[in-house]
Amino acid sequence: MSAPTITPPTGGNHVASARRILEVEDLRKRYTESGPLVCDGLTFNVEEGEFVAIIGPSGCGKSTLLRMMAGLLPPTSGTVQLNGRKISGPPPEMALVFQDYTRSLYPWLTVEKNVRFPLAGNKKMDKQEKANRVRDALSSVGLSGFESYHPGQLSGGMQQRVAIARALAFQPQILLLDEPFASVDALTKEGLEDTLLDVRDRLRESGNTMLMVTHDIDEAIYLADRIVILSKPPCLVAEELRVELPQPRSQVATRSHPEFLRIRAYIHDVMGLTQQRQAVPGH
Ligand SMILES: Nc1ncnc2c1ncn2[C@@H]1O[C@H](COP(=O)(O)OP(=O)(O)OP(=O)(O)O)[C@@H](O)[C@H]1O
Repeated sequence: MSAPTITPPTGGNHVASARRILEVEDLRKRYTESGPLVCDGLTFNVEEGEFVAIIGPSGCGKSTLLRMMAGLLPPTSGTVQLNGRKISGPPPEMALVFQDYTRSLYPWLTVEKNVRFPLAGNKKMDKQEKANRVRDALSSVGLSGFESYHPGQLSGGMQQRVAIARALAFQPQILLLDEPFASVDALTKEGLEDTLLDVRDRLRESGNTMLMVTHDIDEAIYLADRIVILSKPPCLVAEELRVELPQPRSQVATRSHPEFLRIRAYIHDVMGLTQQRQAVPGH
């Protein structure tokens, strides 16, 4: 990868915590013994309370990485540690939100029952606590009043809010999001991004950490405190950068902020997306 020609953004505004919650160390993945290398020695850390976005070209291995971090896919070599312990299966401190909400929600259950579902098996939690968590989670994604609806009676954006509420009711220490807004229209996506930022602001004090995989550069800059850029396959970490943009973020002001535009240009450069326009004769 050629060296970027734009100065990297500096500084950082993430929560002042140096505690590493997630450590990804020299992670490699081949799906089959003779198959191609998908991830080629990924190494990076996530600190408690951070919102980290992972971006990279299509097919570079983002979802593969996320599934390894969630303990759903064993790496060929290397380790993922959560709170200093090696992950070898889905850890109880983690919750996941996937792109395809139609497959992650149970269509025959009401919104309330979908959100309560992951808590059902928790025998240490009493009924009242479960009800409180469901109520708070639905309220935080703006779905109070929709408890008795079924997913099929809701719009796509609302269904993804239910999926986010379900993850929040679980009160995970770390929330992993795999292209969570890729299946909704542009306006709904903006609303969901702001919902996620609101939730994140409320949970920030309790050290809640968010890690999102996306192919959308603007979304990564808008949401994240830090961005990990993956190279083309087999992927490794091409660059890590902090996003220093004023809080609270706003869809109009943040996206037109000079620093936003500078970071975007820099990422395009790192990912080799910057096109050199040919000079048109006579212009
Ligand atoms: N179950 C699997 N078996 C074999 N190969 C797989 C499997 N899942 C993914 N791959 C391969 O791994 C590579 C990376 O796929 P992955 O879905 O992780 O990339 P991605 O960056 O998330 O892609 P996109 O941006 O298009 O969603 C691809 O070449 C894909 O074909």
